[in-house]
Amino acid sequence: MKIDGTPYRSVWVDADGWSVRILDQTKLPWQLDILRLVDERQVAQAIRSMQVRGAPLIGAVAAYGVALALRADAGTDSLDRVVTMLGETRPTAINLAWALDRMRARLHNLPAGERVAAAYAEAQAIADDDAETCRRIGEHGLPLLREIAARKPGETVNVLTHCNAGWLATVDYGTALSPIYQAHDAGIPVHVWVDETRPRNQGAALTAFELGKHGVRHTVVADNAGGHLMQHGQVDICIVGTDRVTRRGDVANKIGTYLKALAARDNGLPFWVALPHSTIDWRVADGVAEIPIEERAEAEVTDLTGRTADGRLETVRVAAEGSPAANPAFDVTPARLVTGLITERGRCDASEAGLRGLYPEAP
Ligand SMILES: CSC[C@@H](O)[C@@H](O)C(=O)COP(=O)(O)O
Repeated sequence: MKIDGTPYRSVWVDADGWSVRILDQTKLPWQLDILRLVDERQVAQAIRSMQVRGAPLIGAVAAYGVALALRADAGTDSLDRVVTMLGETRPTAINLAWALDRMRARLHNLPAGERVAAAYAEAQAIADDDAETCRRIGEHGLPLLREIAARKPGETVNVLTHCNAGWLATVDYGTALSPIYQAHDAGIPVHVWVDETRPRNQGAALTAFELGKHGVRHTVVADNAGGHLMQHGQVDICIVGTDRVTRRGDVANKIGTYLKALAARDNGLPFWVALPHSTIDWRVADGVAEIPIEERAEAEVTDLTGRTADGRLETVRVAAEGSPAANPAFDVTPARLVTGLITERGRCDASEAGLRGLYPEAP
């Protein structure tokens, strides 16, 4: 996707042929800082601090982290160590474990001398696969927006989304935002209600930034506004991304997603979830009981970071001094509240039968 006319992916290999470049998402939308990662420790830190975030993207960046580690030591112990270390950086998004498992499977039986080149090739394949997968998710989600547009000719199609499931959360195009970009490009009048997504504001900072750069009409709303907008006919459809989908179709996504699904159900509105194959965890059935939910620092809740009038980034405390805070970063929306899943292979019910219909080769 483009920023001011320049095409970007959210991760790429530098012109030096080995170091890894990312956009520092903790600085967006205020600054476009491109970081250079040179070893696996920097990759782990970038994932933990959320300089890179979003389920598919952390998988792709971790894959490059394996390649960086093998440059220093291509032995089997080193491979096992880096896979374990990077796998512990964030617990909820299954794409991280998926990408690391794929790297280990590809590299384990190779002679050490062949591992570095093979690791870069596999990481590149993961990144390219994610970009193409997300483009196809857009193709399969587009008809949903077309159908709404056809029902109300000349009127705007209003989509509500939560967090950031755009190109910044993937390698390119995004998941939930991919159909929206395709609809916009096809001339469908689309407008997006962007949940600010406290505590880290991925909606206000990242989704709004992306949509704005692509020229998609959007409005940032407080997280609590969605139910009201739905009650007053101002939302046609909700589309969100996900960090892990169980084989029964339960969906883990950014904290607050579950409440939007409840509000959508109460208002008879469709609630769709967009995902790549790498987000399905076939080993897990019950999302509420089995998906580990990341607990992050209290300061993300008690403090806010923004830009001052004179252009400085500043963090201020918004919670009462001394009050403790809890910060569960994700929640699980049960499959019964999900209208359907949008994947690179098509759309399906949020159910085991639905998913297996699209992925018959699954374990
Ligand atoms: C296409 S990304 C889908 C999800 O990863 C996204 O909605 C999300 O919850 C991201 O959480 P984050 O904590 O910002 O990594």
